[in-house]
Amino acid sequence: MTAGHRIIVPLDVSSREEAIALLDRLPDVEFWKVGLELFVSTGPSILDELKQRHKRIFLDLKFHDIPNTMAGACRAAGRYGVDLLTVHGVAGRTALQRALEAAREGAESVGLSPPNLLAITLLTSLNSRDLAFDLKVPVELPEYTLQMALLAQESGIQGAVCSPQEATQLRRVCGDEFLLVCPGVRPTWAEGGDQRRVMTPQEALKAGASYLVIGRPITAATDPQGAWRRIIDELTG
Ligand SMILES: O=c1ccn([C@@H]2O[C@H](COP(=O)(O)O)[C@@H](O)[C@H]2O)c(=O)[nH]1
Repeated sequence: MTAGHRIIVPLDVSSREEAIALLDRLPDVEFWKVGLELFVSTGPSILDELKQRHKRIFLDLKFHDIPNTMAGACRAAGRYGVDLLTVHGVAGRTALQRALEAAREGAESVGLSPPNLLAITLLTSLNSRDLAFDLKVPVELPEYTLQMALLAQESGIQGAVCSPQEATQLRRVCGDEFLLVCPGVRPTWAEGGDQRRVMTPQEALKAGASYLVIGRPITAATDPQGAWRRIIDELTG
């Protein structure tokens, strides 16, 4: 897989027009992420637009609810024919198992391949201090994210969303087949923003990430195509 195929760019905008403008400005991006902002703003029609353009789709809706509700949402999302779909690991074992089963049923009901499910381990906007003092989780952050990834893996989930800072450990313990999708990726020349556990694209791939999610350094740049090219050049050069 080339470097470009391993970068997922989020369409974090609030209208179809803005999303289309980004798709037009970044013709080389082949894997796009649709998250809460765009999906809640425009609904699922944007997924059809991406499919018409033969793009791969990461539907990042981060479901977190009781098992019955998670299953219902994943069954519906399974019918969209997306490649990746997120749920929160903290929803627990039963909810993860039901989510997986339901996503498969949904996809099969319309003759499509099921999405690979990814469990969020701990949002990359949180650091050790947030985990200990605000969330009151009495476990060190690397141990917590590892346990979340293992819970997901034991439940049959195909991968995890984690910070690249945890990728080395998760790759070692969860093995080569387990997908590690890493937001919290920042080139040296980009601002961190609200991300707290970050690494550069080069470091993240070296640490074992399967895919990098890189948003604002590209999409908020004055020249998004130039920023994309710069990242690819830095990864390949
Ligand atoms: O832990 C997580 C889970 C998801 N995200 C999403 O990734 C992108 C990151 O965008 P940047 O502009 O590169 O910060 C965004 O859509 C988040 O919703 C995450 O950042 N961390």
